[in-house]
Amino acid sequence: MTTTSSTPRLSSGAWLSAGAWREGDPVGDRRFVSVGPVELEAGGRLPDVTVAYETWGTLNEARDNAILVEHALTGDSHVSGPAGPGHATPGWWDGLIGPGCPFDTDRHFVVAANVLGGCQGTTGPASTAPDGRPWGSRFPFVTIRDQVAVEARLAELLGIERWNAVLGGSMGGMRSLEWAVTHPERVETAIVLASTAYATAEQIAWCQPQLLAIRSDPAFHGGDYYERGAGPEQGLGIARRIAHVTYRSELELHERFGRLPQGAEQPVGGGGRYAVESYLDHHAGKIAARFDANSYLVLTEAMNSHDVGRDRGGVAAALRRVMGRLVVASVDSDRLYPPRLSEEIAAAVPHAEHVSITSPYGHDGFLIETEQVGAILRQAVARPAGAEEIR
Ligand SMILES: CC(=O)SCCNC(=O)CCNC(=O)[C@H](O)C(C)(C)COP(=O)(O)OP(=O)(O)OC[C@H]1O[C@@H](n2cnc3c(N)ncnc32)[C@H](O)[C@@H]1OP(=O)(O)O
Ligand SMILES: N[C@@H](CCO)C(=O)O
Repeated sequence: MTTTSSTPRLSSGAWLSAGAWREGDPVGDRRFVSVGPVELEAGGRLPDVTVAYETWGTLNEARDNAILVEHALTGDSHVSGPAGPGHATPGWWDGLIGPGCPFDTDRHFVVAANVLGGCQGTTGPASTAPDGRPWGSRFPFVTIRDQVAVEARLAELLGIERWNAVLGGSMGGMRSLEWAVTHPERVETAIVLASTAYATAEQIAWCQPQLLAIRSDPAFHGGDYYERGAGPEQGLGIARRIAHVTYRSELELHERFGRLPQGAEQPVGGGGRYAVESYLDHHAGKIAARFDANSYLVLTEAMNSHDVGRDRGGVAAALRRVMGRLVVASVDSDRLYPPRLSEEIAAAVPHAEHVSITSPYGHDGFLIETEQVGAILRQAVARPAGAEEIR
C-alpha cells in the first residue's frame, strides 16, 4: 500500500508527519511501513497506521537477537546518529548502539520506532486522515497499550517473534513494561529506566498546566491549526518550560544558574531575565521548532493513562505476568519519577533487579548519564537469564 498525500507542517516546524511517503521509502535513516487499521483501547479507530522506524545491525537466522529501543515523550526513532559517511545527524542516545557499544551491532539487531501519536513519521494528529485533511482535533485518544499494540504489529512485519530486549526511559519505560506485561512470552529482557508502573497523581498534576497552556493558546484553534500557517507555539513553549523544570533537579539548577543574571540583563527591577529563565526560554524555543503541539497533548494524555494494572486486577497482579528478566533503573535525583516507583516494580516482581543511576541531573539523567546507562544495558543483554544482580 502507498500513501502520497501532502505533509502538514507548521511554519517553523521541523517535524514530520505520516502520510507523505511511499511505504518502505527511506527519509534520512527512517523507513516507513503501514501496519493497517488499529482499534484503540478507548474506543477510537485509525483506519491505517504508518510507523516510522530505524534499524541497526542484522537480524540473525534464529531471529533471536532483536532489541527494541523505546523513546521518551519528545524523542523519536533516531536513537543513534553517525553510523558512517552521510549519517551525520546526532541521535538522542548516541554511543549506545554500534560495533563494540552496549548494543553491539556485530551481535544485535536494534529497532526503534516513532510512537503512535508522535510527529516524527508515525501516524499522529498531523497525519492525513481519510478525508485528505490533517486529523487535528479528530485524532483519537491513544494509550500506552495502543502504542505497544502498534509496535507488536511492526515486530510481526519485521519477522521478530520474541525480543531479546525491550527497553526505554520515562514514557519509553512505560512501553517497555507494558510489553513485558502484555506479551510476557515475547520479551526475554525488559529494561525500564526512570519510569513507573502507573502515572502518579503528581505526574498527572504536572501535566495539567502543560495541557492547559497549549489548549489556551489562541493559535490552538481547538487543535485544527495546521492549515492556518502558525500553531500554538507559545503554549507549547510554556508546557516545555514547566516540564523541563521537573526533568532536572533543584540542586543542579541552583549550582548551575543560582541567581545569575542573563549576561548584562538586570532582572531585579531592570526588566531583564535570570539566567535560568533564559535557559527555559531556550528549551521552549527548541521544542516549538521540532515538535507538534497536538502530539505533545496526545502523548501526555497517553502517559497520564498509563496503569499496567488497569483491567488486570491491579498493578501487583499485572506485574506477576512478567516472565523474562526485568531490570529496573532509577535516577537518584529524579523528582518526577522518584526511585520509590522503580522500587515498587522491583518489589512486585521477585526476579527483578533494581539499579540506581547516580546523577545530579534529575529525570533527564537517563538521557545524559550514558556511561552508567550503557553499563546497565551491556550487562542486561550480555548475561544469561537468572545470572547475578547488576551492580
Ligand atoms: C538531536 C535531536 O534533535 S534529539 C531529538 C529528540 N530529543 C530527545 O529525545 C531528548 C530530548 N532532549 C532532552 O530532553 C534534553 O535536550 C537533554 C536531556 C538531551 C538535554 O540535556 P543537556 O545536555 O543537559 O542539555 P541542557 O539542558 O543543559 O541544555 C543545553 C542547551 O541549553 C543552552 N543554555 C544553557 N544555558 C543557557 C542560558 N543561560 N540561556 C540560554 N540557553 C542556555 C545551551 O546553549 C544548550 O543549547 P543547545 O542544546 O541548543 O546546544
Ligand atoms: N527530556 C525528555 C524527558 C521526558 O521523559 C524528553 O523530552 O523526552
